[in-house]
Amino acid sequence: MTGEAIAPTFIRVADDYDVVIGSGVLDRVAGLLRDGVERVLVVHPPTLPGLAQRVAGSLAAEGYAAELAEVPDAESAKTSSVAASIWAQLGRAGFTRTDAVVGVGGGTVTDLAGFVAATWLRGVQVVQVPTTLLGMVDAAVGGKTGINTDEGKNLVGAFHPPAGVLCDVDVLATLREADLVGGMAEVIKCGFIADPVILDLVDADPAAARRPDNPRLRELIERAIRVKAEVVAVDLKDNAIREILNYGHTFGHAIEQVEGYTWRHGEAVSVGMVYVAELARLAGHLSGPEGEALVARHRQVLESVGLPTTYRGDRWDALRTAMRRDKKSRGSTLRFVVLDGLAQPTRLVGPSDELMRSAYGLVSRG
Ligand SMILES: NC(=O)c1ccc[n+]([C@@H]2O[C@H](COP(=O)([O-])OP(=O)(O)OC[C@H]3O[C@@H](n4cnc5c(N)ncnc54)[C@H](O)[C@@H]3O)[C@@H](O)[C@H]2O)c1
Ligand SMILES: O=C(O)C(=O)C[C@@H](O)[C@H](O)[C@H](O)COP(=O)(O)O
Ligand SMILES: [Zn+2]
Repeated sequence: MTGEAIAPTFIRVADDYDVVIGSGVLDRVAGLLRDGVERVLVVHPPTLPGLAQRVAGSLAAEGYAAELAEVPDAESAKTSSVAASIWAQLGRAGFTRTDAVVGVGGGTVTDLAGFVAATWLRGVQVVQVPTTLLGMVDAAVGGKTGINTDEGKNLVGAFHPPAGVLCDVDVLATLREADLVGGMAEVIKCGFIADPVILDLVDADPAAARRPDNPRLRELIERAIRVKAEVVAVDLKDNAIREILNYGHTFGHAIEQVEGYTWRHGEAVSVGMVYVAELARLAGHLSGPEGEALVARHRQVLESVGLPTTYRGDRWDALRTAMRRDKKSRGSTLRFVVLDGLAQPTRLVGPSDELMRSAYGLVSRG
């Protein structure tokens, strides 16, 4: 997917900011900053010092005072102590309300950078430069930011839309295959909840979905971003339709927490989507041969790209406790995003423990 001379695509979100998708566009970050910025903090993981330097260099060339903040890798970045270390850096460097944060990295970095920007001086602008597939199609778009606590995933955060999002698909060339595949889970999620063409594109060449040179990758990225953009434009604060983007996440986030964040987010969401498809079938939302076929399609498409669809069978109590902290819960009532059919999301409110446990049995192995 590198070296293409295809013009960048601009996807406008909520009539407010652009997601720019292209090849060779990494140096355009300055163009996404709004007026008045003097200082920029570029937050990045330890795996990407070169990319972060390049972004900072492009900003310096445009006259900004850019400095770097390296944070721990992956989920270890999403902690209150890491956020506090960045607040300290911003304070020492004298960042004002008109200055900016840039997140260069995967979804963990864009979640953290967005949260720091949302909270510093009660809100400064953030430009997101996602460098993983998952970051491009999901985490960097839509303004959901956050960090974890010991009690669970993303329990502290804020809604803080970015000033812009820059997706340079060339950077995906260095991504580990497992991380590309993890991102494919969120792409496939968009297929099940809203855009079935995504599922057809994956089905057409599942092996290619594991490679950054997949000729269909750009279309998959753009389709998934359009799904997300349309949803967040009408429900930024997750009060209604935005919940559909949480398909598979109630069980998925529980796996992540129970496994101490040793599972990739996308892998956990993959199992979570099969879990919730089975739950929907047991609850009568997916019924008859068509319902059975849709549940089977979850396993088929996810497994075809190498995503997991089962989880160990001896963790029910811990999973149930973790699921209760899901943000879709209301009081003691658990709520799940389920499908009534392909691209027909709805909610399942307060399923019995027996039903939830039965669905667990259907995704358990060993
Ligand atoms: N805010 C949202 O709406 C939203 C949506 C989806 C997911 N998320 C969050 O995103 C996180 C997962 O993001 P992720 O899957 O990108 O994981 P990640 O940020 O941990 O990145 C995965 C790995 O890839 C490395 N990496 C990143 N870019 C690279 C590149 N170009 N080349 C080589 N290596 C690279 C990282 O250093 C890391 O080791 C989770 O915390 C999840 O909760 C948030
Ligand atoms: O943007 C959203 O809304 C989503 O739910 C997208 C999810 O893929 C993402 O993992 C999100 O961070 C989960 O949010 P949470 O509210 O369940 O923490
Ligand atoms: Zn997710």
